[in-house]
Amino acid sequence: MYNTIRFDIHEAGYAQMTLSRPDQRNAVSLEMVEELKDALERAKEADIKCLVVTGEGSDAFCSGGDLYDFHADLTSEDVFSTLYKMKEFLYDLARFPLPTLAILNGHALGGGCELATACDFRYGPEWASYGFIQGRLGIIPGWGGGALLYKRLPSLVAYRMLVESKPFSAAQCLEMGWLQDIYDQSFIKEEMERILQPFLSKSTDQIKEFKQQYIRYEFPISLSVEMDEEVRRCSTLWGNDQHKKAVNSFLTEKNK
Ligand SMILES: CC[C@@H](C(=O)O)C(=O)SCCNC(=O)CCNC(=O)[C@H](O)C(C)(C)COP(=O)(O)OP(=O)(O)OC[C@H]1O[C@@H](n2cnc3c(N)ncnc32)[C@H](O)[C@@H]1OP(=O)(O)O
Repeated sequence: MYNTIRFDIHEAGYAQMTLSRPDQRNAVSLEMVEELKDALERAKEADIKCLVVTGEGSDAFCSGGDLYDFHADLTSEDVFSTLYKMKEFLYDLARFPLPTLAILNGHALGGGCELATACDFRYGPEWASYGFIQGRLGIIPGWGGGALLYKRLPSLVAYRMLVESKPFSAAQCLEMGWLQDIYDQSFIKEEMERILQPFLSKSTDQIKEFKQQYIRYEFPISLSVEMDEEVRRCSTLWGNDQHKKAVNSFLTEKNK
C-alpha cells in the first residue's frame, strides 16, 4: 500500500511504522511524509497499546530529510511549506494518544534525530551515532524537532546537542538522557519483547491515561507555535552559502 514505509499492526498489541528506503539510508522524501501522515491516522484508529517507529536496513534509522527533495535552492517561502508538512507530522506524533517508541536500527542524523525525538522513548544499538548535525550545514532543525528536544531533555543538554551539531555515541546519548536504553541487535526479538513489556502489560485504559497525563504536562497545544517558529527561522537560514555548499557538495559527491 505504501512505497516508502511499511505499516503493520502486531497481534501482541502494537503498531509499527518502518521507514523503508534503506538504499537512501531511510531519508525522508516528500512522498514519505504523506505516507507517514496516513499511517499515523491509521494507527490512531487501531486497537493497540503503543506505536513503534523504526527503519529498514542495517545502516541507518534515518539520514534526515531527502536532500534531493529538500534541496538548498528553494526560496524561503517554498522551503517553509515543504518543511512544515513534516512539522505537522512530528507534532501529531508527539501528541499521539498512546506511548511511542523509536527503535533505532542504526544512525540517526539531522531530521532523523528530530523524528526520533518526536517519539516518547528512544532505544538504539551501541555502534550507531546520533546527531542533530543541522548546525554543521548552516541551518537549524527545520521540522520543529529542536523545540521537541527542549521538552525531552534538560535545556542545557538540549542546547549542547544542538549547538555542538555532532554525532554522539550511544553511550553519550544514554548519559544525556536522549536514549532510554542501548539494545543488542543480535537478539532483536528478545530485545523488542523486553522493551515493549512495560507497555503491553498494562490495560489500554491505563496506558492512555499515562500518555494523556504526559501530554497535559509537557505538550500543550502552544508547543505547535514554538515548532512553527523553528520552521520559520530555519527557512530564513535555508538559502545561506554554507547550507548551499554543504548540500551541493553532498549531492555532487554522490552523483560522481
Ligand atoms: C532537510 C531537513 C533537515 C532538517 O530539518 O533537519 C535535515 O535533515 S538536514 C540533515 C540531512 N542529512 C544529512 O546531511 C545526512 C546525509 N547522509 C549521510 O551523512 C550518510 O549518508 C550517512 C547517513 C552517515 C550514511 O552513510 P553511508 O552508510 O556511508 O551511506 P552513503 O552516504 O553512501 O549513502 C548511501 C546512499 O543514500 C543516499 N543518502 C544518504 N543520505 C541521504 C539524504 N539525506 N538524502 C538523500 N539521499 C541520501 C546517498 O546519496 C547514497 O545514495 P547513492 O550514492 O545513490 O547510493
